[in-house]
Amino acid sequence: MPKRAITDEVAEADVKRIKLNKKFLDEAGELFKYILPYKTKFFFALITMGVSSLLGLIFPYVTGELLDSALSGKHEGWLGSIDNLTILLLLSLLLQAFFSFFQSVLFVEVSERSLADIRRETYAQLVRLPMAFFAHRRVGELTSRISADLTQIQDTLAISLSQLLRQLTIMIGGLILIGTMSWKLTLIMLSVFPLMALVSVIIGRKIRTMSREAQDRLADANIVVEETLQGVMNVKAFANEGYEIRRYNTGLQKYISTILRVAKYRGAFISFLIFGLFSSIVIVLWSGARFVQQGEMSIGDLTSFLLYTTFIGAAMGSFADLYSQLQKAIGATERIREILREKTEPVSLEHSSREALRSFKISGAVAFKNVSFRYPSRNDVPVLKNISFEVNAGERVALVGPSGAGKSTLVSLLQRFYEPNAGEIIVDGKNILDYPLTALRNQMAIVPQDIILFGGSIRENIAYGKPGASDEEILDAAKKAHADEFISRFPDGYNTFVGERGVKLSGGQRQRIAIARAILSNPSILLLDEATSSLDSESERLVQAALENLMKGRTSFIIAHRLSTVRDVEKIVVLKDGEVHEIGTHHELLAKEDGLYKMLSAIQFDLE
Ligand SMILES: Nc1ncnc2c1ncn2[C@@H]1O[C@H](COP(=O)(O)OP(=O)(O)OP(=O)(O)O)[C@@H](O)[C@H]1O
Repeated sequence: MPKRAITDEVAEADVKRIKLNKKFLDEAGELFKYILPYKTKFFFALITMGVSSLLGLIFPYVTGELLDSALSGKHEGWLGSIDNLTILLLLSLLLQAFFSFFQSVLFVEVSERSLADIRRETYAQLVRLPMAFFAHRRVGELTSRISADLTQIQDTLAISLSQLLRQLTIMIGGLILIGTMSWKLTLIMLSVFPLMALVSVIIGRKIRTMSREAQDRLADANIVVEETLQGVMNVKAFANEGYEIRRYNTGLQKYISTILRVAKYRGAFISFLIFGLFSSIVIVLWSGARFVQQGEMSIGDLTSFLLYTTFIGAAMGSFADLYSQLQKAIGATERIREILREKTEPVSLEHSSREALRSFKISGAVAFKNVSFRYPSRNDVPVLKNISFEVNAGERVALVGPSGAGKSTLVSLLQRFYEPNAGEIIVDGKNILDYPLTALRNQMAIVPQDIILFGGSIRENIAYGKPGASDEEILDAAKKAHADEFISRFPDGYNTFVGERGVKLSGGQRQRIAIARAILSNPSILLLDEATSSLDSESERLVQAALENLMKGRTSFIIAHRLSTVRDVEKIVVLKDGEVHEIGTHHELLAKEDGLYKMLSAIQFDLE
């Protein structure tokens, strides 16, 4: 089974159902709220659907009349003529076609527009959620779940809902019509048909669950193939060919036994359809034929009756499926609403207020005061313990220490991705929690380790640091970042497309674009996460020169992995196990006998 199909199935299985209870109705009401803005169109969609469904009910009736008229040879009144009846039939089809057109267009418009609202709202919510929300969810899982949930809602709004209403109209309308034709035959029909429809739905559902189970077994078996072929060297090295063949065979056997069970159910289903369902039609036919014999019904009425019965039967049969679709859509709505209920960060979204915030400037003095922190997702592990140190405005501070010491966490706290559990972080003499969040983050820029460029032009990627920046500003930033050198050599210059489907840039080039972005945003506080992979010496020189330009006059926090790059900084904070182990300049720290920094740099110089 291809991988995609497996994920689709997972996503499909992921869409949960909700039982019919008060919660179901509440959630259905919530879903309906999204339709409200389009209520006029929705109302017309319902009307056109009702009319076209009712027009559909004319067909069996006129067919019966046509037969009666042909058989009795009577030509009484306008409706007695075969020609007129045929005209009526055609007319009803024409009208039905006319109304169906509007019904389908209107339903799609209403459902797609309301769904776009749900999508927009969900996305706007997601991007504003705090990092803590993302910390314990895998992004892939989140997006696939949301897309499965939204697709489910979309299918339901666009198709299932209108189908449900249509089938309901046909069933009720059909029952009323056959009731007036012959209530006796209607009662006979009702005593056998719903039961048959129920049994076939139950068997059908059983077959579907078992087929899915069989597909899972096959997928399990195929995983063996995939794994072993990917790691075929391992299989051979351990001489495990025989073992793997047996493992695959066991998987296949499980699949075969499940699929054979499915085959039995499927066979039973077909037999049931042939005998059960058709004999119930025979019962209705037999009773109807007797009524015709006794003169209680005409041949035409019986024909109409049987046609209506098939309509009603089909409607009844579709309810189970439609209901389960609705259940899933309600489940999906509930989960989307769970996300919508999460508390968002107080970021400001309006462009004008962002502009206003931009004119607000801080000098960039930072102090950590007894800061302790645990990640909300791992509350038992203290990551930062009682961290205190100060950085003057415009100073450079390097954060060094073994992997996992808490360097990145410290920077995350400064950006207010998380709140400290104890202590406070002071910027320009004020607790960072007292700043408007967007204003604070506007004063910071980060050059991360893994630079992700968005699908778009280089110009757009640089402008991300200051949306709406002029071409001159972008050019100036690129020059300071030593990025203009390579950008202007591309045939398309700043319009060169980068990102997943664009030009591939080297690590050093990407870093210089990120630096240009940071220069453009003109922050007071800079956060640099040094790339671990080393660049060639020319690239390294250019990136260093760009960084020098960037750091000029800004408070800079440098997460340093290579100690050689931080010799000249004003302050080095050495972290170990979430604590400040030592603080000082390069020379001060090297002078410390048994110092951690001294030891770390000795190891690194040995390696270099
Ligand atoms: N989102 C998270 N949720 C839970 N724990 C986390 C999270 N991020 C990091 N940690 C844990 O916090 C500790 C500190 O991690 P952090 O990334 O701050 O270290 P670091 O010093 O930057 O390491 P490195 O140099 O390897 O990047 C580690 O034990 C890590 O497992």
